[in-house]
Amino acid sequence: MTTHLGLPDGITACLFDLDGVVTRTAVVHAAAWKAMFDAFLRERDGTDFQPFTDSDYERYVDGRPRADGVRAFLASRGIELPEGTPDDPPEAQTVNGLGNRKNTALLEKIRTDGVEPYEGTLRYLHAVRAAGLATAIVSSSANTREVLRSIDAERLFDVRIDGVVARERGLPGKPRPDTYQAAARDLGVEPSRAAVFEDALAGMEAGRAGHFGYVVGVDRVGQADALRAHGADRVVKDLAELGGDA
Ligand SMILES: O=P(O)(O)OC[C@H]1O[C@@H](O)[C@H](O)[C@@H](O)[C@@H]1O
Repeated sequence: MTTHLGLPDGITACLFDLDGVVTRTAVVHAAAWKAMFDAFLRERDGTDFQPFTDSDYERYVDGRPRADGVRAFLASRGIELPEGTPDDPPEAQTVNGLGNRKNTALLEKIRTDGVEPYEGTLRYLHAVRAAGLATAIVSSSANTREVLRSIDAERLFDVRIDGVVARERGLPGKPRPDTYQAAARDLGVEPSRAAVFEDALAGMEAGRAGHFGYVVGVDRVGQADALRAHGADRVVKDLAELGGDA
């Protein structure tokens, strides 16, 4: 039943990451993080500061909950800041303040420029649902609902586990598998019968750690080898490659 979707037999649910898999928002997040961290580092270290790189984004920030990303990157540079609280204002020199500073810039960009979906993913989602498989969106982003609503795609997912739900339920974020496991549980399927679709290395690790039936790495930025090394069973550039056009 699922071979025309490029999935092994026995898969009954598909769990999709959002940014970079469903929508072209991974680049918007990456740019907002870079602008925020570069301004922070310049102010701290002067004009010969060491900028935030693509590799910093992939290793420390991509796919992780907002504050985890701030913490991991600062630790990589040996910088310690007080934690603060999630409602810290964007000016606060705290982990949460820096995260909220980046979020203000991100939302401004999203509201001005809008959000673009990946058409290949939308077609694939429709095919998956037509084949009777269950679907979930599993994102670290607390902006998931707003992003999905802006492309009218909320209804394509039976279950949503995002940054807001994870916080409410006290679930640790990717690379830990808990958010994906919660989505499978809510859908009533064993992880071995669920496929994970992810573009971030942290998400690959979550898929591997959760023993999911199939892990698809979506390579939007030329990191196919790294996706494989972090747990992808198959790497595609776009979900259209998996089929589902029937
Ligand atoms: O800050 P938000 O919208 O809650 O998102 C948290 C993280 O969500 C992930 O989906 C993105 O890959 C990260 O870049 C982002 O930092």
